[in-house]
Amino acid sequence: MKVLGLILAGGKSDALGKLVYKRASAAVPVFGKYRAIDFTLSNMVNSGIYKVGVLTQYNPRSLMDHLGSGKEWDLDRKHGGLYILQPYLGMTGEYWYRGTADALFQNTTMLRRGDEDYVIIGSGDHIYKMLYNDIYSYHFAKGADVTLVVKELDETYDITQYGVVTTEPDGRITQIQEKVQNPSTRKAFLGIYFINKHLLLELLYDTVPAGKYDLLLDVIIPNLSKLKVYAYEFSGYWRNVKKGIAEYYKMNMEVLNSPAIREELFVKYGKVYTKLKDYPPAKFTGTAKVSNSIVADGCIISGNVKNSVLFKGVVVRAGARVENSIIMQDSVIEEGAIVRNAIIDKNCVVRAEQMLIGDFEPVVLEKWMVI
Ligand SMILES: Nc1ncnc2c1ncn2[C@@H]1O[C@H](COP(=O)(O)OP(=O)(O)O[C@H]2O[C@H](CO)[C@@H](O)[C@H](O)[C@H]2O)[C@@H](O)[C@H]1O
Repeated sequence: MKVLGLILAGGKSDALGKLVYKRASAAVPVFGKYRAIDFTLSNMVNSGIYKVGVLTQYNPRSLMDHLGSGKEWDLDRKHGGLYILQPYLGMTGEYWYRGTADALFQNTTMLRRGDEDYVIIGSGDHIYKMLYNDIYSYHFAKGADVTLVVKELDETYDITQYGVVTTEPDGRITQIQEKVQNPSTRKAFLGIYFINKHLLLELLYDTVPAGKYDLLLDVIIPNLSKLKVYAYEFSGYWRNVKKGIAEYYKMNMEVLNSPAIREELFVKYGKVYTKLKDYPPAKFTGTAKVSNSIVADGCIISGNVKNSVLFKGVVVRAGARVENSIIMQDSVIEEGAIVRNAIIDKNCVVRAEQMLIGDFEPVVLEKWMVI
């Protein structure tokens, strides 16, 4: 069976504020060396899917730069490989993608031309590790038309931000409540669809030309009684970068503090591939004091660093203190500065003796800022 991978990576996320002024949410840097999309992309190739389309739209530059030819994921191939599917204007009828179903509809040529029978659709801004093969077995065992991946979300998630499903005992979905205030369950849809390609094409042709553009709201939900839509339950770690600064901060701290989550994300279900940069190894000078932190290549640490995630090339000078913070690539914390509960984007400078301290939510310093 051949499966085509499609990654939705074009949405805008107001909740991420300054972190997405100049990048797509799928390109947001995470855990010291990755971009969010590395996880879904790695899941695809680790599951044996070597033809992957990435549907980009909003702020695509850094995302495209990161993806390049796809070679880091072994997707620079003559047959299959990586396809960047950016919206474009043509002679007639092309638009900016008006929603997730429209994004797929505008790429039906790719869907029609390929020799794959099935499509797995994921999102570029989700952090999880999964081998998709188990979904296929479940799908065929149930005789499903569509399989949606779901997970029981605990109280650390704002459930009103997600679609939740009601199922029959055998897993068939009878109702989906999309982002409601008091949902009747906490079994959330994780944005992963598995569907026969020809059925998907049929559904898209029935829906998008009629002016309906969302894959879940306009394609799946109205067809719940007609189609056999089943819920495949995932119990592993899953977070969505797009849900905001607090969520982004939380997931970085969870990876920092939980050996079990690190084992699950980076070891148990295959590697996470990413674009490599040739920085020299990290260096800790004689005055450095570092505890419980991720420190990437190229960092030079002379100050105090505690409970923090430092991306490549970060410099922390003598006497500076960095605590409970995320500092992105090539930023510099000068002598005696204090950074606490903060997210500092790339190429920023916190000048000597300055303070940057977050309160209830981490304070965010946008790219190229000097304070
Ligand atoms: N025009 C466009 N072109 C290309 N890509 C686009 C796009 N618009 C959005 N995307 C991308 O598609 C994915 C899904 O976007 P949505 O806006 O539908 O997500 P949301 O998280 O709000 O809800 C959905 O995902 C959550 C899980 O995160 C479910 O719980 C919920 O039911 C479901 O609606 C994201 O990765 C986004 O970047």
